[in-house]
Amino acid sequence: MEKLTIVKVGGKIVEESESLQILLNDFSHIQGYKLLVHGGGRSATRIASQLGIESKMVNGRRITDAEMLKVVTMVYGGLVNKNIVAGLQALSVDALGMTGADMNILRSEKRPVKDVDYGFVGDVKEAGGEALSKLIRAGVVPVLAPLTHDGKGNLLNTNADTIAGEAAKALAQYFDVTLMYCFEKKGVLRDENDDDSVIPEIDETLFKEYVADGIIQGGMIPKLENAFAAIRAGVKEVIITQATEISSGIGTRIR
Ligand SMILES: Nc1ncnc2c1ncn2[C@@H]1O[C@H](COP(=O)(O)OP(=O)(O)O)[C@@H](O)[C@H]1O
Ligand SMILES: CC(=O)N[C@@H](CCC(=O)OP(=O)(O)O)C(=O)O
Repeated sequence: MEKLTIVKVGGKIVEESESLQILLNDFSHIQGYKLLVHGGGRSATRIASQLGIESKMVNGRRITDAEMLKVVTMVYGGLVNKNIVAGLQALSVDALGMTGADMNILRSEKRPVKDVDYGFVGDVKEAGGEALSKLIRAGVVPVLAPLTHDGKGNLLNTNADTIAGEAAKALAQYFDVTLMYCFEKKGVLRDENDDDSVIPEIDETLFKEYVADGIIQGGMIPKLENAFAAIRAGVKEVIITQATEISSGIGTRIR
């Protein structure tokens, strides 16, 4: 099978134009088929606050009421997505910005209310691997925003790490997929404040130990859960790395 590289870029990197430009430039140099997934949680928090709307996160997920859904739709589907598309087009990458509603790529269900009411947050139920694979083979580079739809006309907010994991799983039938989660640190660290403490390889047993010890916490937990789910579903390789290292492949590998 042919190789497909999926890069997910989040928070701090997309918020700062300089780091985003470096990432887009490195991404443009990836050979072969590729797809980019972006987050933008920090941009949504900033713009919501400018509009007088407070952000609330629980277990790494945004509580998304009707007003916040409008903000994330504008920020992820508009501002962040289209800036990335324009940046990639300037680098001669034929990018196409999409939400999960476009071509029915990612259909989700509103997360049921249990202990927490997350509001308009969607859990992915179906991913359109075939439609995406056709676009990719036609030479298009999809740029996915962290928005899904429920098939009944409603957009839902979905964590970008999950979008990347679900897209990777759906595309694993069609390509040898490498999934790279890029962020501001060099990988999964033994000590969050020491960039030289990168854990080169991690499996689920080690992951559970590190979570129990408090070494892995916060946003890194859902990121790794998505990474293990992707490997179990046939994704060839998952790497967690610094945004500046996508060409070197240095970082933490998932086993
Ligand atoms: N062991 C760890 N190694 C690296 N980062 C960790 C670790 N444990 C927790 N983190 C935190 O996880 C964050 C990454 O998750 P998140 O903010 O969701 O990513 P993103 O930047 O992709 O949106 C890092 O900024 C860091 O603060
Ligand atoms: C439901 C949920 O939490 N959605 C995320 C989507 C954006 C995201 O994941 O952005 P990063 O990758 O930059 O963190 C949010 O609104 O923050």
